[in-house]
Amino acid sequence: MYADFQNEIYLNGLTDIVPSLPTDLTRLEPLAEKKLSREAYDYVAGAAGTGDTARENREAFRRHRLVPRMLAGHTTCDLTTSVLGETLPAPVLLGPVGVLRQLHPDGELAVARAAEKMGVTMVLSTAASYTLEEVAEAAGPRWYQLYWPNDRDLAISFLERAKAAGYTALVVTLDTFMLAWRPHDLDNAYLPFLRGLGNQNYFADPVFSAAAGDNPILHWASLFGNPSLTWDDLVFLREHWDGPIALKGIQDTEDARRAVDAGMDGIVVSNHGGRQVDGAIAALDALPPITHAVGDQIDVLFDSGIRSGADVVKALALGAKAVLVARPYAYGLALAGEAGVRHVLRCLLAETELTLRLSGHGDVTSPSLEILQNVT
Ligand SMILES: Cc1cc2nc3c(=O)[nH]c(=O)nc-3n(C[C@H](O)[C@H](O)[C@H](O)COP(=O)(O)O)c2cc1C
Ligand SMILES: O=C(O)C(=O)c1ccccc1
Repeated sequence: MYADFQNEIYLNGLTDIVPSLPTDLTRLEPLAEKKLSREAYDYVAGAAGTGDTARENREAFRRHRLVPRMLAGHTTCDLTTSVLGETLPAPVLLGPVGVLRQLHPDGELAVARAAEKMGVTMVLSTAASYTLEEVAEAAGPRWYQLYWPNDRDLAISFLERAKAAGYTALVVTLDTFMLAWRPHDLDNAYLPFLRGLGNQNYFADPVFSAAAGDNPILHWASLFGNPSLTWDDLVFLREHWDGPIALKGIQDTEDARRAVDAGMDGIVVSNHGGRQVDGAIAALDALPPITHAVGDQIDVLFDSGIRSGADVVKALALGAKAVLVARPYAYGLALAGEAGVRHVLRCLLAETELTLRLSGHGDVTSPSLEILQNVT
């Protein structure tokens, strides 16, 4: 899927790179800030509380250092990996981000088209601003992220629709059964959430519509979260979803063990990009003890703070099988639509490959990839 990076750059030019966009992905955010409305920008860039955990997510990447190895003799680098029973061409996925139509009129459709062209899996949010059926028409590889509503029939309907539309795996987000204290959104009166754009999958649902009455947004707000859920409820998901299931938002080793005991196929070690519990542990710091405890029993994925190929390699070195990226591609979408999302993926994948090769690795599972220093 990905031409070897050197061939790509010398023989073809670097395809998918948008010349007007920076190739250092941390520089997308200030550009997006200039382009987007205040509330749309704040919605994406914002975090819970004082932003302490969001900052700490990035600091943790600075503390962990790669130790490059020399004379390893690899002439190629194989990025292929296997996650939740699927072969992925590279250990990177597009993580779930709700309400993308706030950032670009094509929203999730543009992301799905970029995913299809790059062969990268998109994880579609329950809070998407296009329906899951519309997004499926772009025909890219796709998983479905579930915000588990507090209505069983609606949950079943979501799962059946996702299955019918070709979503192959389920990512169940556990850390957002209500929205945290988010000063950015509070100060903007929650406009991004209240415009109804993130409710398309609810509005399009026959179970939802039958009960919505004349204030569907209020009905949505009453159904969105499900704070009463416990580990025992995972049986329900197994009954209604026959594909692989990953739990997103795991930060504790004991919770990771419970996911294994519950027969889950994967977990996503994540603190939701610092958007939920301000003061929570940096996601990268949560990763090593979890992969140590359960990495051989369940697929461990990671997100929260990935901004470069070097970050991808660090997460892999700490035991993740693949990573999800969120804000960088949201900014790429805001700045250049589908082409902006492809740009972000190309930068991430090319730098991941270069970092691996220059560190002496020929593939993503090489044992020496574990060499890493924690600088405190
Ligand atoms: C604007 C925005 C919307 C998000 N919406 C969702 C969502 O609908 N479902 C979900 O599981 N996670 C959602 N997330 C969390 C991301 O999937 C991811 O866990 C988080 O942003 C960390 O990755 P990052 O540091 O690459 O942004 C959202 C994140 C952002 C920034
Ligand atoms: O903003 C978020 O982090 C998020 O997960 C979400 C939840 C509901 C609707 C849109 C986004």
